Amino acid sequence: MAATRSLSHTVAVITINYPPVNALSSPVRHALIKEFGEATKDPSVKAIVLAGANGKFSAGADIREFSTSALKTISLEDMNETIEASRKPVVAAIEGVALGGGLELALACHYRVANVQSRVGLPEVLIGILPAAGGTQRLPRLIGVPAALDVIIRGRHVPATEALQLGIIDEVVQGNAVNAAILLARKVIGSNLDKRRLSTNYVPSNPNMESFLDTAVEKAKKQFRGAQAPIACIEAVRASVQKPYKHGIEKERQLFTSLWATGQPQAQQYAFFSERNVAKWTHPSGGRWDTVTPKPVRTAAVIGLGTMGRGIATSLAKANIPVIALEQDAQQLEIGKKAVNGLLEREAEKLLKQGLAPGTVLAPVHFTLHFAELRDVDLVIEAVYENTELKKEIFRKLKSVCKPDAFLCTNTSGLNIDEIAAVTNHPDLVIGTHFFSPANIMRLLEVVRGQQTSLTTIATAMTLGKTLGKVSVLVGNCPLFVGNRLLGPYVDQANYLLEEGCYPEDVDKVLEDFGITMGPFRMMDLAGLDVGWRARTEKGLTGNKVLHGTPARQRLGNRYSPLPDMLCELGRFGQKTGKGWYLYDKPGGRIAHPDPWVKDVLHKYRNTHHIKQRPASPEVILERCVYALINEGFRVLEDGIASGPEDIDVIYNNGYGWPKYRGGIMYYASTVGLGKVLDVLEKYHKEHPDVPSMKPAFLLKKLVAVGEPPIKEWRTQVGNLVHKL
Ligand SMILES: CCCCCCCC(=O)CC(=O)SCCNC(=O)CCNC(=O)[C@H](O)C(C)(C)COP(=O)(O)OP(=O)(O)OC[C@H]1O[C@@H](n2cnc3c(N)ncnc32)[C@H](O)[C@@H]1OP(=O)(O)O
Ligand SMILES: NC(=O)C1=CN([C@@H]2O[C@H](COP(=O)(O)OP(=O)(O)OC[C@H]3O[C@@H](n4cnc5c(N)ncnc54)[C@H](O)[C@@H]3O)[C@@H](O)[C@H]2O)C=CC1
Repeated sequence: MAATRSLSHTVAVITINYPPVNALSSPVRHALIKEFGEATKDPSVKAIVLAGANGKFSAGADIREFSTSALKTISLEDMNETIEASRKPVVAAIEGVALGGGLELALACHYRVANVQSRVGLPEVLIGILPAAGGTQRLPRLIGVPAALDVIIRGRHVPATEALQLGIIDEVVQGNAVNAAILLARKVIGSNLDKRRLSTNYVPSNPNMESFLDTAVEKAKKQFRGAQAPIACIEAVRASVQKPYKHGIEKERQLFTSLWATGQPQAQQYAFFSERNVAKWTHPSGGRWDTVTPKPVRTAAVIGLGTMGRGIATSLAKANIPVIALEQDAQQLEIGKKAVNGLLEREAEKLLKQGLAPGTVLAPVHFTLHFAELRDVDLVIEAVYENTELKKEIFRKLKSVCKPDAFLCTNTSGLNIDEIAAVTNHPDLVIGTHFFSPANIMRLLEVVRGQQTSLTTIATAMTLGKTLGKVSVLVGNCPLFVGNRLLGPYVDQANYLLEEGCYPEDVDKVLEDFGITMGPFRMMDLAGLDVGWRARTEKGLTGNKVLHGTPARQRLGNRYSPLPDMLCELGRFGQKTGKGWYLYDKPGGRIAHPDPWVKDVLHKYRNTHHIKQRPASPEVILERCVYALINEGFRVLEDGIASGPEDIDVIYNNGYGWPKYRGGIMYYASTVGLGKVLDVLEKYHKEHPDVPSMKPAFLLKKLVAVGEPPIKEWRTQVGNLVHKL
């Protein structure tokens, strides 16, 4: 049964039972209405408690139903109205989560009791829709417009203690919320429920309300560039002000329908399920997430407490895993220690605000200079400078001090995992764990399997990622792995566009208007231009190793842009030096100003190389940069480095600021049409045969040839096609 009913003296307890998250699917709605109807009719029942089985109230509407006709059966809001109208008091007993439709259901109840560990929220905006079961109408009636907007637009999960302060929850308990709800239900039997029926209240206005909402719209347009759902949320809340509930509900429904027509909800829901799918990893050998048992990670070590190591150590401590943090000398250790302790203090403050004791949640970090102290840890994450020789030296030391079954991870952003693993006795226990900066905040983790990495090691690293609250994607070992590898052809196109007549701000604007958080030039300035320059110097693409007589704009017969090297030779490394593709107020400054110097250099460069200035249209800028990404994405699939388009999309959405409302780069390709992507790439490649990255990928051509199947079928198609390669 999707919902069950039991009796506790005069209180009926109706429990939603629909694993894994008690989503309010059609069977649940039917069962709830049935049980609720019987409880209201039963004269021995004086009050009702609504609860969720297995410690979860409900994660909301069943998202998988949105594109089916099941949604059209009993609507969530109709169900909520029936519950709210009950003459017997109804108390929601919230444990775990009450999200989206789950919270909307709880708001239709007359009282809400929550366990201290639970979270409530209206996260619909994160899947491209708005809370359309009365959430945009009941919440402002309960806590006022500003607080309701803050919860709805950010889609955040509000901890129970904060929800109590906001007035969303009536009572927070340390123990069992169902028992507490039964107690409260008994107390309120026979009380007047008029004021507890939120839909009958009015949202008061004030003279500033309209301008407050207008400002919220303007802010949301800037903050969520291109995303429609946040704007729709504000408009729905606007419809709650000084208007009868029915008016607001009508508007809520209309806005839902218009949003659905934009295609953004479908893209965001694809992104949502892709994040869950990537956890279900498979290995070319046939190993799978559900057949391999991970080993527990009870203690861990982090080597190197620079930009990445300090975030990784904090992440581990936050997940209650005790950490030993090692640095190369006393000075670096002190700097690292200060940084980690600072980050942990901030975490402790957050926990205290949530009414939780930091000591019970945050594990200790022990700082050391001695490798010998790593002898008992279950897992080590190395995060020293990006240098293969240095990393090998560290792994040799680990081989001699760590216990033989310790997992050894490297945070390299693109070096060869196999080469590092080869210096150990157990290459099967070596794996790449590529965190993103700042590692305690960014959700993405690329888990990089080497040739010899064992399935247990993969399972352990993937599970560790989940424990750390990351979305982990298993990828193969190739230079730069997936995310950074895709950046190459994208950045090349951006550079070529400058050679041909664009300026950094033109290119960035087009990509930022498209929704990418940061255009390629602002991104490079932030990351530091010297990083790529050093890598190109090592590869002999620039600097002394370049053979005499090599044309400035060619390497190994292919097109090459020396523009970024020219900037680096002048010490323009980006934000850190106050100058790069843009000008900043000071070294470390963040506000990018277009730089007349760069314009001048570009003019001279074009003259020197006799390049005819042809500024590209926004459409061409977008196509060249984004299709370069897509094409490389197909190559990554072809090479078996990522196992499906979802994997690439999850990486780009979570690590590279791709707008989630466009689903991901591969999803975007499917919406543009693979045929169109192929045509554009073919045309470009014909004009520029010296840019091999734009030569259409074999898989792209094959998918077009087999009739452009929908993206959910690509994984199988890719498998079949790769076998035939
Ligand atoms: C006129 C039009 C009327 C339209 C009415 C619209 C009314 C609305 O207002 C619409 C809504 O409620 S939309 C849903 C809002 N709720 C959410 O966005 C919560 C989504 N879930 C989560 O955040 C996490 O799963 C959660 C925090 C809950 C749990 O996280 P975990 O990390 O523990 O577990 P996951 O791996 O994320 O999830 C476990 C399995 O559950 C599936 N799932 C989660 N939420 C779902 C949901 N709401 N619907 C359907 N399936 C859902 C999830 O996919 C996963 O299953 P598998 O993929 O099979 O592993
Ligand atoms: N900075 C970033 O955004 C990202 C960096 N990475 C990778 O993470 C690794 C670390 O990068 P960052 O943290 O940026 O470097 P960083 O330069 O900020 O920090 C490196 C730290 O390693 C320490 N170290 C060097 N040799 C050591 C040794 N022998 N023993 C112990 N500690 C030693 C240094 O003292 C320094 O504190 C690199 O492999 C990098 O490619 C990966 C993802 C993103």
